Amino acid sequence: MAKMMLHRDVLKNFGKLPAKVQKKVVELTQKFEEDSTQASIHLEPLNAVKDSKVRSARVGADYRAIVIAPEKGDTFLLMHIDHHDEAYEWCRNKRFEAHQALGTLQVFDVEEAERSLHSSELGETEAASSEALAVPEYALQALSDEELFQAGVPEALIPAVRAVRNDDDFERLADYLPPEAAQVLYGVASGMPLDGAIHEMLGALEEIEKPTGPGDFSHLADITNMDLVLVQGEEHLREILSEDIEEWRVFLHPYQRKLVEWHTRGPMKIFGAAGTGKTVALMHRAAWLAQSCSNDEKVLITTFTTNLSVTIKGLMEKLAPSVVDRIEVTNLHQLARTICARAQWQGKIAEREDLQSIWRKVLAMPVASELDFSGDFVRDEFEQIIDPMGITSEEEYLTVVRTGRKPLRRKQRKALWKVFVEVRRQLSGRNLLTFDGLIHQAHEVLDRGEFPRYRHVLVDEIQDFSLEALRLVASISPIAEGLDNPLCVVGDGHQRIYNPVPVPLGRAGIEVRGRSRRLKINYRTSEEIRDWAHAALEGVSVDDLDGEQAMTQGDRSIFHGPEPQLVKSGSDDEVASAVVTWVKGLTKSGQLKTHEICLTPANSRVISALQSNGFATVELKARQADPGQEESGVRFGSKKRIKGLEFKAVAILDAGTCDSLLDRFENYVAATRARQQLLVINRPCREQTESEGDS
Ligand SMILES: Nc1ncnc2c1ncn2[C@@H]1O[C@H](COP(=O)(O)OP(=O)(O)OP(=O)(O)O)[C@@H](O)[C@H]1O
Repeated sequence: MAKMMLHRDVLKNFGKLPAKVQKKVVELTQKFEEDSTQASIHLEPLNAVKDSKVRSARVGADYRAIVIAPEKGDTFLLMHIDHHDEAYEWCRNKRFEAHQALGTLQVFDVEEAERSLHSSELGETEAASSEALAVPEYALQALSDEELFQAGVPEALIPAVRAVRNDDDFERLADYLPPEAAQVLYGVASGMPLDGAIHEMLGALEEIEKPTGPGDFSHLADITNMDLVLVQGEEHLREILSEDIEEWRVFLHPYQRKLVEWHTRGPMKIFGAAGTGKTVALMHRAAWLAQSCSNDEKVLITTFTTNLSVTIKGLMEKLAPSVVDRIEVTNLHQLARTICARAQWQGKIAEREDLQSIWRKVLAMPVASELDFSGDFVRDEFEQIIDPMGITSEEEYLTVVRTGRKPLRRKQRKALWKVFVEVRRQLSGRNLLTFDGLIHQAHEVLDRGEFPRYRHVLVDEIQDFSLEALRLVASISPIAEGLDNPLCVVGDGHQRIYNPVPVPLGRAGIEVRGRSRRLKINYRTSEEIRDWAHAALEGVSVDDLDGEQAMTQGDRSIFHGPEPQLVKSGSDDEVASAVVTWVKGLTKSGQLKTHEICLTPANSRVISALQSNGFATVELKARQADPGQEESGVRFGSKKRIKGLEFKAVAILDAGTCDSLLDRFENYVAATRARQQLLVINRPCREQTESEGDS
């Protein structure tokens, strides 16, 4: 029986077609399921096209669907729908080929690709200077034709890649190469060996059934294609064509798919810079694992921030409605509360005021006041070392590794320990726990076997988990029982904004060696914004969550956009006026809706300026998902609050040259929430401290 696969662009543009045409497209697709011979009869071959496999089908008086018929196999591909003339123009010079090394379908236009290298923008003078700049041994030139083919370059495009002499040439050509070939070549151009680049960018290809020729589509449906989805019945067709389907639910990159269905004997780690599809991979993996759970087994997804857990919960209901009752989604602190409540804990979490009063009291006691340390140092020592590491005895404190803190002698640690004992005594006297104390207590409950383990645990934002929190997620997963796929941790060291001290996973007994993979393709952010965010952390050593340095080699965004706008501004009034002008520009003639724009951090002067210019504003609240298009208005919130969200445009209102390390990490997070437009307002240090803080 014939099959029909739909291209990503057909899905993306389906909602814009007239209803009559939509109906015809659905009928056409259904015909393939019901009676393929009949259906293929109605496909007309086209003259004057480069690829003889191209067919057209009538889907309304003036609309045509472009379908590619296989030379071998029975999989037809619905690639494009448009007005008659535009549809024919779209396919005239394109080729549609199954790549014999990768197995994936590739769409390309040889002439267009070759033209990109001789683009008119490159005048004679520039051409001459580019000649002069040509790197003598440019990495791609070292590859043979066969190697280029193995990298995923279609045979017809090998001469174009051969002509690439430097990074600029490659940048121009890359947009015209099939995306998987471009990704592998980016890897090679950034210094990876070819095998490594194929493996790193696409995953292992050994299991793939290779096509016998470019027209052999018999295995396309078995391979994860980046841009094709197989229609599986009427209900599936209706679902994928529905308006609110997000691309990530249908199309996984082959490398993401590999991670989703990776069968592991121990914990695994997925890491990668912002926007590389880590959360998407985690959600698909949770659905995949839940499918094989029995009725009494549960999957746990947990995150550091509440907002992300709320967002994931909503998305899981859409992604995996049939198994969602086997998946629990909660944030770390709620998880710890639930565990402690099960063990009859009836205390309270200490509020900021409680902690202030306790510290004031303890620091005034001789045990602290006679020490040669500032109050801030003592409190930081407690909050960054003692509490998050779950240290409960003097002995432990005397031997603990205190990364990033001023060295202390044994005698000093002994004296400080007495202060920490007093702080804990004060807390328990008031029946209070700190958040880290709560996590420690939950960990103890688990160790005593008073709370059941989950069958599979998946954790997002792992970079912000303290040592004790890592131990908690390790204990609540079935690592100790030796069950398969016990724990999947996901995170990014560039986004560590809560827990300043990196804790290698291994310290909490989470051994991921050999089960750790990095995602590199950025789906969210334009290359220009990705570059700016990356530069914001230049010179900062970022870890890979397990004690090694994180690499960003081979990282790329899948699309380009405008350069970030950088503005220097002195006063709050200047900032307000710059933001109002920017928002006006973005929303002019409906280009962007106000809910697609976010400002961070909140700044009351800016908010009232927007309001007095007729723009509604919406504060992003804790524990609530962004209402999206249901509520119009420019969003605002702290950089911490917008973590895990995304917008078409983001303005950072308080960047500066004297930013602390934490500020720089926060700016990275804020900038990478933007898909297309980024405004960065640089302010002198003094102004920043004077301006209003976050809400
Ligand atoms: N396979 C895919 N196809 C299309 N879009 C994708 C795909 N994977 C991810 N995306 C999109 O890319 C964006 C970023 O994805 P995701 O949130 O999973 O990245 P992340 O690595 O977790 O980001 P961050 O660390 O910044 O939170 C989202 O808009 C998501 O829908």
